[in-house]
Amino acid sequence: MPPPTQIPIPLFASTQLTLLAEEHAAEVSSSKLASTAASVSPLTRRTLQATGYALTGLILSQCRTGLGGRVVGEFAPDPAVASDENRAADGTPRLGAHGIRVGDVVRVSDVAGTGKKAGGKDKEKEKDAEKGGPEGVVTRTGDRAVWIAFGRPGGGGMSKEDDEAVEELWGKKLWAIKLANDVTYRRMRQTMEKMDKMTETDYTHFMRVAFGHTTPLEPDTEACGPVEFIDPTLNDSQKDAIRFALGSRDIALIHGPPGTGKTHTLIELILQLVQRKKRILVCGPSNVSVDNIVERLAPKKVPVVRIGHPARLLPSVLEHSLEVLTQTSDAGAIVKDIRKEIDEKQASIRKTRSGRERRGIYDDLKLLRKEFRQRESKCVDNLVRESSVVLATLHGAGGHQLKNQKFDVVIIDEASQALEAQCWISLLGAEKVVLAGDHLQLPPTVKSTGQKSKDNTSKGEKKTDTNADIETLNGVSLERTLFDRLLALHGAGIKRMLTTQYRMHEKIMRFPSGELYEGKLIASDAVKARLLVDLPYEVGGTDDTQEPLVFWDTQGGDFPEKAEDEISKKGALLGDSKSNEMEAMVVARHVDNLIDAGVRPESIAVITPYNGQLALLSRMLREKYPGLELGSVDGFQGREKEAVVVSLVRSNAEHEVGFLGEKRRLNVAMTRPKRHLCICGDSETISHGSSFLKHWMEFLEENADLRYPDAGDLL
Ligand SMILES: Nc1ncnc2c1ncn2[C@@H]1O[C@H](COP(=O)(O)OP(=O)(O)OP(=O)(O)O)[C@@H](O)[C@H]1O
Repeated sequence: MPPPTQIPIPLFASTQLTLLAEEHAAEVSSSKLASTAASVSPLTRRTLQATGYALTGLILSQCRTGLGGRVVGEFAPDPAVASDENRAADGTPRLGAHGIRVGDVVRVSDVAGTGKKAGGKDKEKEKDAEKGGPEGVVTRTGDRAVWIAFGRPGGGGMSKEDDEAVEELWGKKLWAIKLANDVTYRRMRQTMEKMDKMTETDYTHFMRVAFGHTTPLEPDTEACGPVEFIDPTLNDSQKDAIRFALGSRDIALIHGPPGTGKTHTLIELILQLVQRKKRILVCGPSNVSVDNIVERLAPKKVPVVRIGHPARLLPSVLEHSLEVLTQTSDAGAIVKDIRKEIDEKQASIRKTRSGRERRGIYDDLKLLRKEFRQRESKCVDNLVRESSVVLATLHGAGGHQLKNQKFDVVIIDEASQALEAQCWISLLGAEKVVLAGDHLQLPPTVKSTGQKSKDNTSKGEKKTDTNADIETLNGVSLERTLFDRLLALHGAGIKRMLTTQYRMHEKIMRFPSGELYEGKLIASDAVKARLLVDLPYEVGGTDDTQEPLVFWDTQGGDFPEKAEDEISKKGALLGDSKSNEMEAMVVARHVDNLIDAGVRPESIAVITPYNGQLALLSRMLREKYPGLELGSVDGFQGREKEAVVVSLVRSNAEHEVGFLGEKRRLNVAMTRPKRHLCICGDSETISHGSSFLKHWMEFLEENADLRYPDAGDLL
């Protein structure tokens, strides 16, 4: 008899494929503008630029061969169309305001249309013409130019078609549009398709554990030998987690509540594994999560290789990037000559008038690139093979560079921020896996409505067919993370929790610890009594700066919420949001008081779960205090500030709390501050939302410095 929680792997994979397709469709429809971008009017182009999606009025001013043999184009403002306001005093044109950023994937097109018409026979060219221009990643932006490395991330560098398409851009009036980056989706789909086709004999032990076909093996603490910790500052829960992860034979979860040094612990774990001659693949859902580890690991003198498009990496980790190493390391010498040859050929195209000669050069370039790729791939293989630690994003782990690589351990940081399908890209061949995360903070954002968990929707929940399937799959959904699912499947025995936190004042920590972390969190001595008045710069002692926890309770009906149809500035309808103007005034008053006492705006964040309220607060505070950080709760996950003011918004006679009912969201909101947390909200409405909210309101009434704003006073 199989255990009751056993999940058939093909069923899991096919359900994920359906859910992923729905999610992709939802994403594509929200960036629809980009997909129809081939034939747009000048007005639409300008609107797209104003809303951060495009950059228009460009010409190609230079080309050179950059990292990985990619052509890097420099795009300057077209002097013929630059307006007066977009010119320097000496008349040189500048790029207007735009939202194109380093790391964005863009397509560069001729404003006059989609470029050449392709013959019906040539399917590839036809597709190219439909696409409307070559695609690449922005590597630099400046006042007078943007630089784009052609070849999509994950696309394996430049192709002959890319070469020709870039050449086509010379002398044309151009514009660049931001594209949805669908590499992650593609890789997840490929992985699920692979899983769907696997048979019993293909399954690794780890896969069988992950789907409940077997139970995890007992950790082997003896095999890893005595542990001599390298970092003397590690606390006991961190040491315990490291010992556990070293001894585990298939799965270890490191549960890191806010501020408990999850990454700190992973660094030591990696060093310990390296000492034991293990090869490790370290992944995270975002480039920043991976770079964060590279930055901390690099000073430890461990040979590391970071895989990923250089334009998307932090400058501080570039020297460890695979593409840079292929140029700078000894192994990279074999690709150097050929790069030079490609450059020379490329330059000769522009001097050639005859079409036949040009075609000849393109053919040569194609051969040279092929040779380049072969040599590069050999060099890449050597570099990766010689590195004990390889780091990549989860989707990056699905690239050709890691195709035949075996690792002893796969570590995923921020695992509770990654979709399960995304994790499997790095896990198909894994024998031993360490996941670090906190399933009690927010999971990754999911757009398609069929996927949302009940708590996360502001409206009533309708049961869809997908939900029904999910039930038969023991809670597998897109939003349910691998971390969470494994914990539910195998119980707390597979995890170790870090318990000392290095962020919050003890009073700020007390409620989340008691309600969500079994009362196990301990505030480290260095932080447990820190107040704003103790900041290392001059701050006056006031009721606010000497108090870690303030609650402005707006109960009584004078601070009602307002529903608004929110049209975002991007022109897409985001659904109804809520705002609360009177409450926003309380927030603004509190911020004024903190700043009057000497707290710097840069030390304060104002966060709210509702975009409607965020817009309102931005209008009230952004110009007045440019350094103040304003954001959504979801967007602030992973961040911290000395003082955080939270605007809860909901205040209505029906006691509806919408997505405040999601305790993981509130957990994120209340665990961001170090020294001061101020909550603004209506205890009457909120305490009716859930037992968690009721407990919270009771806690605040008993423990916070309780204040009742006077509506008349604010107006
Ligand atoms: N044992 C320790 N002794 C002293 N400080 C520590 C210790 N462990 C972690 N810290 C400090 O705690 C802070 C948080 O650590 P880290 O960035 O590793 O945490 P994290 O859990 O990954 O973060 P997050 O809460 O954002 O997920 C850092 O400033 C780190 O230096």
